[in-house]
Amino acid sequence: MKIGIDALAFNVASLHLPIAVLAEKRNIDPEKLEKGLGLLKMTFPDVHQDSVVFAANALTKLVEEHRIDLTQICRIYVGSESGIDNSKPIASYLSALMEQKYGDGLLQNCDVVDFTFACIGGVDALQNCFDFVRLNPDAQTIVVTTDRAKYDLGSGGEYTQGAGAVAMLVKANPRIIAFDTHWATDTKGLFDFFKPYRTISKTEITGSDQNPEWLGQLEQQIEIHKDQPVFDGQYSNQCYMDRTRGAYFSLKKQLGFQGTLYDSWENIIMHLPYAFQGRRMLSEIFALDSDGKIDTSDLKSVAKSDAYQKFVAQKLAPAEKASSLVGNLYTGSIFMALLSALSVALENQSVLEGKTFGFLAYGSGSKSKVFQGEVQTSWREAIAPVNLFETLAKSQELNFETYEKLHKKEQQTGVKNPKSEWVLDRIENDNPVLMGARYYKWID
Ligand SMILES: CC(=O)SCCNC(=O)CCNC(=O)[C@H](O)C(C)(C)COP(=O)(O)OP(=O)(O)OC[C@H]1O[C@@H](n2cnc3c(N)ncnc32)[C@H](O)[C@@H]1OP(=O)(O)O
Repeated sequence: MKIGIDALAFNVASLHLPIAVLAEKRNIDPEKLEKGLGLLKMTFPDVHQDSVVFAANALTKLVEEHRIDLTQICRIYVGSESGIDNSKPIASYLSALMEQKYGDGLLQNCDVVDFTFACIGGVDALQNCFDFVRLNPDAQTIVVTTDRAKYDLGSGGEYTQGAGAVAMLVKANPRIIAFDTHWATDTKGLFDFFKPYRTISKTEITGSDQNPEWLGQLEQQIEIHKDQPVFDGQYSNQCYMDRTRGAYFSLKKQLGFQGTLYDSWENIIMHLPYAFQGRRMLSEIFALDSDGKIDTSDLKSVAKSDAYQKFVAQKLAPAEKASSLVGNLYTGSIFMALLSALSVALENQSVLEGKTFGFLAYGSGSKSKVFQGEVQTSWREAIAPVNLFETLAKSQELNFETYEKLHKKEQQTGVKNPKSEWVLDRIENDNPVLMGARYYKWID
């Protein structure tokens, strides 16, 4: 039985800052960001957008574009590291919003839950739904990834920000891609990137955490959970390489594959926290799995070689195109990379039917999963409604001053008027038994 992704939809933050503007303001060589890391634009949320809004918008698009009957959906599983509540999952908000729009009780028998493991939570949710459909071949399930990658102003992560969601229908006999049953995992509990609760004094609260609405009411010592992570960028790169290498060779062993595994992959779909992460991290696997044809002792030379550049252009570049225009979507990045590769192939009228894609997922903390899937015959018609690059081209450009105000939560009114989308309406601040509850509404 073939099981995999039947349909895809996405929603990213409606605003963006050109990377060249950020580079100029931060005194960084724009060529480093554009040609070194592959960054062109960084999406940024408006005042009424959060991880629930992106997820609900992507899910609504999926439902409408593919005329999904919600009563037939057994599961809505969410991957996210941008939860807005320690108890109530984003999936619970989503079921309420879908019933608000399409009818009360429609999802009464649907299982909903969130998965959190940094950027790999969406892949965990996908694997879980994949296994569920194997046991229940008639079941239809939905996976939604949603995140906001936010870093401190002026930090080394600032230029890798982004925000948005990808939703996908996972079922038997999928139109887009069917996954192999072999999934390899490599795990090690590390601190390369995390978002801990921290006890800090009131005077330590600076910059974007100075939200005037709640700061005045605080005790001297408080425990806060910042959106921005604690991270060591170069160490996280090393962890990324170590885990993906481990999972890649574990998959090769599981498959009993003779020869060079990546040669059998038409495209390689990786977790892309920024567009060129994959090409910067993969040279080691490229050399190690080349049957001794490539010298592994000098990876810088491998990365610069003609053979590697050709490999990147053929197998990685199509998946990078959207990332350059969007930025980091954390859990959604690997699925945006898939959408990008498929959309580029659609534009180029490439033949993908029957071709294998390799997937290298990574989540800090740290875990990698490597797996593969075969593109199905109806991928074109299933992907056509997405209009990925046309939609991204409509993003509204921010000026630098407004970007900083949004980042510091000083912007009170929305920058762009919402249309045909979900928005955060209000957060309860009076009623003690509903304190902090978030309310969303659909704007026609
Ligand atoms: C969250 C996760 O998924 S974990 C994995 C990634 N980690 C993150 O995303 C955490 C947040 N981000 C960060 O920490 C940082 O932004 C990082 C790690 C992504 C990048 O770190 P930086 O120190 O800014 O950049 P770094 O020095 O690593 O790389 C710059 C690249 O640009 C290249 N470069 C520099 N100047 C130029 C130029 N003028 N023209 C062309 N290329 C240039 C460099 O050679 C280098 O590429 P190479 O190593 O492939 O040769």
